[in-house]
Amino acid sequence: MTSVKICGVTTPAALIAARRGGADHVGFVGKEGSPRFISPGECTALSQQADGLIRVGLFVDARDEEIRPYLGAIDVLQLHGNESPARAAELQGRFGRPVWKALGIRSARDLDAANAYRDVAELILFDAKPPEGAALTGGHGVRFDWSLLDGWPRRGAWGLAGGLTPANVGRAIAATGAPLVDVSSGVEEAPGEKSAAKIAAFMEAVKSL
Ligand SMILES: O=C(O)c1ccccc1NCC(=O)[C@H](O)[C@H](O)COP(=O)(O)O
Repeated sequence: MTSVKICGVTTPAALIAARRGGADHVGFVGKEGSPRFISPGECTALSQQADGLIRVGLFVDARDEEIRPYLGAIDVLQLHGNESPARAAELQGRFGRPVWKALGIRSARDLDAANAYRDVAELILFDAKPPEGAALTGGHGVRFDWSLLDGWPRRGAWGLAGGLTPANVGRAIAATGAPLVDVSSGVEEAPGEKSAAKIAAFMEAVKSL
């Protein structure tokens, strides 16, 4: 089955819904200003209920001091900003966690950026570029043209994010063959408010394929 990451989890109810639904990963957003921001203390407490789930800490051009307090609560570092391959390698070496690199996609040329991260990132996450003027680099519920991936040579581990919902995730997987899907807004009632029912529906939609 396609792996699933439920991103932007901030409450036990959402975490439990992800676990019950059979998600593989949960994401904790360590970017201040995000409606899904979770402090290191809250993240540490919540992650204790994450048994069986791989815990992904999401950071945006973060300094080492911002990441360090989360380390006890996360298994993977997801870099969702303009981190260079060198910075990704530095973080992987310094903190001993695999790195996922998110790349914003609007055109076929944007996919080329993946090549530079192939040796350092455990997984490349293709996400939509944020809308013009947006303050945050992800979590906007917008999708990119999945057919752009048709021309991308499937090398290494990768995932699909951006505007996925219970209603479209089946089509997204059928169209792209994504081995992992990542969702945040599509399983929410409002920004930062996860819906247990929508998480369950998303998981059902993936499992039914
Ligand atoms: O979720 C946020 O608020 C966020 C803030 C800053 C950078 C990235 C952020 N989220 C990334 C994600 O949750 C997902 O990996 C991805 O962007 C898909 O989000 P969505 O389109 O909302 O499903």
